Amino acid sequence: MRIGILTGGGDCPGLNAVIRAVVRTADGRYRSSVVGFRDGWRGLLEDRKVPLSNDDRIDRILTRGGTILGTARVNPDKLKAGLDQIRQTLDDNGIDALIPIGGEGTLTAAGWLAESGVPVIGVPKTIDNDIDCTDVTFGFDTALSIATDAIDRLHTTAESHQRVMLVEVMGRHAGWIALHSGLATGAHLTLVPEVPFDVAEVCDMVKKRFQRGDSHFICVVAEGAAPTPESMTLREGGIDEFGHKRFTGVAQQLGAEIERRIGKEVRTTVLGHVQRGGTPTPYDRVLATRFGVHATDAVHRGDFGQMVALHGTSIELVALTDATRHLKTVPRERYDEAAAFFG
Ligand SMILES: Nc1ncnc2c1ncn2[C@@H]1O[C@H](COP(=O)(O)OP(=O)(O)OP(=O)(O)O)[C@@H](O)[C@H]1O
Ligand SMILES: O=P(O)(O)OC[C@H]1O[C@](O)(CO)[C@@H](O)[C@@H]1O
Ligand SMILES: [Mg+2]
Repeated sequence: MRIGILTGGGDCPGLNAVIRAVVRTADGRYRSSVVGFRDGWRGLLEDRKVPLSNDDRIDRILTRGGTILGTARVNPDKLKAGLDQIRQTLDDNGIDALIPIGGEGTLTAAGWLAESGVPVIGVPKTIDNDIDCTDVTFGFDTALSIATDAIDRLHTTAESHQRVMLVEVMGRHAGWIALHSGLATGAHLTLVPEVPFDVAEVCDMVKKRFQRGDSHFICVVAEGAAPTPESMTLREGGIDEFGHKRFTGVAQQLGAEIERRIGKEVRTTVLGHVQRGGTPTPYDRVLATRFGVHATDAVHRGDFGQMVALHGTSIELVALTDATRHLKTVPRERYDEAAAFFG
């Protein structure tokens, strides 16, 4: 068998571990070969690929962040218009099955290829942890560790200066990184995209904390968090060429508003892409490796149109259509758990 593999959407620690696991399992268990398409769906549209051999080089990518295949975003309409080209590339390269590794966009495209008859098994990735039907995605644990370390450090400097510190973490539609890093570091407030915040309430919380004699205030803000429309207006950033909302820096704008309203000194840190770079944690290496092994097994069983997923401690398959119907956002009760520690 000849398997095609690609990585789509934002990169994520653990992508290389999946690629390695697919190559090793395909060769070692089934004597199958693997071809990597470069830069996500673009590689399939432009027939740019690289053969991946089960050798020492592939073995060493286990611990490396990023993706050796490169990744890219392609406007979904252009992708849809390129379906015939994608089929042609798969035919020209004798590809029997495709393993796309990506987030909700890549997996939606994978589901849509599967419906049109292309044999596909998806692998979910994202630091945001917002893919439904899997307990967790690899990349999340690494991003959470990086955010936790950064916020721990902000606590000590905030305390020394009696400051309000806002720290913006990634989380476009889902506040998992914010929720967990806030809980792990004992943040005094966490703002997530799922629950609009009221600026007056935030200011009140900050004021009360300092009135009580506490030394500092740490607030974790997901990049996709937004105020209630009546409490504050965020700058508009529009939509980029791939259909994604452009963020304008919610933490920085909230910080300015807190300073203006209550005169407290505020500092803002935006962690940005640091959260996505570098070596995956052991947890993410293991999960990514298991996903790669199970995706390769599924391909050889002919279980197509599905995605590997973690359920408890087992790796199982779920239909791509089910996994991409909704994003896995933070449920209100999970946010309320964290709220017990606010203020
Ligand atoms: N609704 C869709 N239908 C078909 N293809 C899509 C759709 N949404 C996204 N895609 C394709 O999948 C690619 C990757 O999607 P996207 O940029 O959202 O990254 P992702 O895989 O969701 O990862 P991330 O977590 O970084 O968002 C897009 O550039 C586009 O080519
Ligand atoms: O790398 P880019 O295109 O700036 O994408 C950033 C987005 O990708 C993610 O890291 C993963 O979806 C989001 O948290 C973030 O908004
Ligand atoms: Mg996406």
